[in-house]
Amino acid sequence: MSSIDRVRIMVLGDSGVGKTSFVHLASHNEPIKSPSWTIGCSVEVKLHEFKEGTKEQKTFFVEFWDVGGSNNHRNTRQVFYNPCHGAILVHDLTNRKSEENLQKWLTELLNREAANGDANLSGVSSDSEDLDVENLLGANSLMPILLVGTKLDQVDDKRSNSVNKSSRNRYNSEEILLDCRQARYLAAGTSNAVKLSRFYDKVIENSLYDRRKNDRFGTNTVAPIFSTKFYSPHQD
Ligand SMILES: Nc1nc2c(ncn2[C@@H]2O[C@H](COP(=O)(O)OP(=O)(O)OP(=O)(O)O)[C@@H](O)[C@H]2O)c(=O)[nH]1
Repeated sequence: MSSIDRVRIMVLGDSGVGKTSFVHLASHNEPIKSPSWTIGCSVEVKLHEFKEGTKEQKTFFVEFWDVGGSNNHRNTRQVFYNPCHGAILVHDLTNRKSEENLQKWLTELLNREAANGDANLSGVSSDSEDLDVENLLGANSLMPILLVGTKLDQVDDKRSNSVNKSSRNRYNSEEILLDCRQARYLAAGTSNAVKLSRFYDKVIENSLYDRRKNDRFGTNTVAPIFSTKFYSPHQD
């Protein structure tokens, strides 16, 4: 039996925005019953058909690396950021600050990539706090980003009209708005499910690009890890 390749997606956002709830729904097609507070990092895996329906169709494992959103884990979670083939940025639609903070999350991730010498991020200082994310993503980076807005059920009607209209955003990515406790938001055939599938395809393309680059330059790749949980030695 041939082995199945895998890709890693980092799932980032403030504590309590719904990262674990979203990942569970995306990987199991049903809502999580009682999400627990993520300490360190938790990994979920799902199978995805890359370029389904074409001659290039191939099965991949998609790994969701859900890192705890607490600031206390800032240093420990950096070890999980490499390799990274795509990122899901999660914010709570009822909490504007959580959306503003996504830039910080992406900066933390991209700084880590830069520190690891990713050619796409050349010129980025590894300790820079003020990374120009829009510029960087717009011109140079191939890393696919998906924006996820949770707790749509708690947004009042007036705001709901305006949030529903947003599709393109500053990260130039697609966006999914949902209630993570309702399976219908990611049900097969919905526009959200199509967006997710397209996003996984882009992530896989990015990993294939990485692999070709590594083969050419002989860079080491990190051993893959299966569905498991990692715990930080420091709890809050
Ligand atoms: N009403 C509503 N509640 C949600 C939604 N998504 C998540 N929640 C709730 O928000 C709380 C936090 O959700 P989690 O999925 O644990 O959030 P997290 O981002 O993983 O949090 P950390 O583990 O602290 O990083 C839980 O009580 C969830 O049930 C949603 O779309 N609607």
